Amino acid sequence: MEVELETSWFLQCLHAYFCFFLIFTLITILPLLPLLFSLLPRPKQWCTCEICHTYLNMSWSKQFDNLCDWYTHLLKNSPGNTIHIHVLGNTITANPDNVEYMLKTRFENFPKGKPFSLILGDFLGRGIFNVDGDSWRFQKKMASLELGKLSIKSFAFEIINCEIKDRLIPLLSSFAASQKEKHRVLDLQDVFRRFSFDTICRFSFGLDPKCLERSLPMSKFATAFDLASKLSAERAMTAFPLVWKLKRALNLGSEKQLKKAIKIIHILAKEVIRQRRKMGFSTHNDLLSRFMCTINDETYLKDVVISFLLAGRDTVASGLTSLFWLLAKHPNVESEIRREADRVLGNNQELTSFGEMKELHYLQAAVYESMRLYPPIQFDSKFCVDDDILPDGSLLRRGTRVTYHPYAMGRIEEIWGPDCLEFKPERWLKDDGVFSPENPFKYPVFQAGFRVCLGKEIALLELKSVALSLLRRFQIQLATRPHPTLRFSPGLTATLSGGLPVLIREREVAPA
Ligand code: HEM
Repeated sequence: MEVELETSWFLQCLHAYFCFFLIFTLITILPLLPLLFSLLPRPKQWCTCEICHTYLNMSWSKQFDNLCDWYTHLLKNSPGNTIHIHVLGNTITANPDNVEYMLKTRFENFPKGKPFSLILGDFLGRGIFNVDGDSWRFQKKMASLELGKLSIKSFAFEIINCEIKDRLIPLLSSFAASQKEKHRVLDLQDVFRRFSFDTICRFSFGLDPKCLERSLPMSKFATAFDLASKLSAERAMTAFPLVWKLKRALNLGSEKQLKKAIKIIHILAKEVIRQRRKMGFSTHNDLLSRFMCTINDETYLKDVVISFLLAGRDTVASGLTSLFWLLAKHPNVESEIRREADRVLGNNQELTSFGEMKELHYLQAAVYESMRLYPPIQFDSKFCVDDDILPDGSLLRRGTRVTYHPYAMGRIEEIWGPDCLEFKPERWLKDDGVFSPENPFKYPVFQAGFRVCLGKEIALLELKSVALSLLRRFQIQLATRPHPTLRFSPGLTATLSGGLPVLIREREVAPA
């Protein structure tokens, strides 16, 4: 009893003390509020022009589904297809001459730069995506040496095939076999994200997270990865960078979440390396084992692991998701892909060789065309080191962020002609039906110039193999009435908000 009384007396004192403290703090702080407001971080350049005003109060969202659609509208209607968002200190361009100038002609004047590496530094460390200069040159040399080898391409082909045959097709078949209609609805985006996560982990580290196994939940690693990617992208979009820096210093809100997600990723990435070391790496084919023969620094290896996951996971899933959305809306293209496959591969449903895939020109054209309209990386930014002038006459002050915008570029008539908004794989084919690539600065979906994507061939192989295997076996229909355009959620890679719900049926006349 005595103890209870003492405790309640103590709690009352504590309560009184806190009330006093709160009132005292409020009384002291109130007169200082105007001063505190004046110290709040402001955008780099305080600007009231119509574009900046529309950006800051987000009124663009009344007319456009996505920020990238608003930018496209502005870029289409501006001279030289270049705009300036002053409050972000960002010049955005959809002009191929400007893109070539940034990515090739004056490459040294347009690195990723310190502001970018600060934004993504916690997540990506010193990985290839986040560095310039010697560190980038070293990683690029190593990665391109390995990724250029025929042996690694065959290894990738083997993994992709295996994942399709042993997991993807059985999963879709089991959905198709469900009797009730509602059981046949599947979120294809989620399936592709699991597929590409398994594939890139097996390819890069020789380890299998089995995300596509129906009974298993998405791995902790993948979930933390999604969150870190989303929150890091939000850092890049803010007009008030000081806010996230303060939140990070005080470990508050989204920055606290980001820190937690990154911690999980780092622990798991180090575990991947530890396991690889334990299993022995000198005789293995995966990318990490190849890197481990040359690099001994644990943190560096961890950054390599994370960068390759980012490179190969969401991009491929995003490319597949928009391809299947477009195909569902264009049955004529789908039929043409099947006809070509029957002609080139006959009745054989198995993907037999890397070489055979190269003969499927229409399929390649469909994949390119879908990423022209829906590039997995919708925009990409660099920083201008010294004052410069872009070929269209835009003046750049040192320190300006310069962004090229593949999403907008795919919608510009001057680049692709009056039918630019149509999904037409034929635009990529010569008269004899052979695929003909375009100038990469008109189509910087894989970037272009010195920092062009190193996994391009592997990514195309993955996209084509999945498309071919699924289209020949299944009929895939959108489960909801298609909205005329896609809606994206914020992130480093284009992701559909709401996923891609589809209905799956086995095709009636499956080839023997
Ligand atoms: C459809 C799929 C893909 C697309 C659209 C794509 C696109 C891109 C883009 C736009 C960049 C430049 C990014 C930047 O400036 O930081 C890039 C860089 C890179 N990509 Fe990909 N990528 C894809 C798949 C892959 C895959 C599967 C791999 C690995 C197996 C990969 C490896 C890389 C690497 C290592 C770089 C860094 C190149 C450098 O900085 O020198 N990518 N990719």
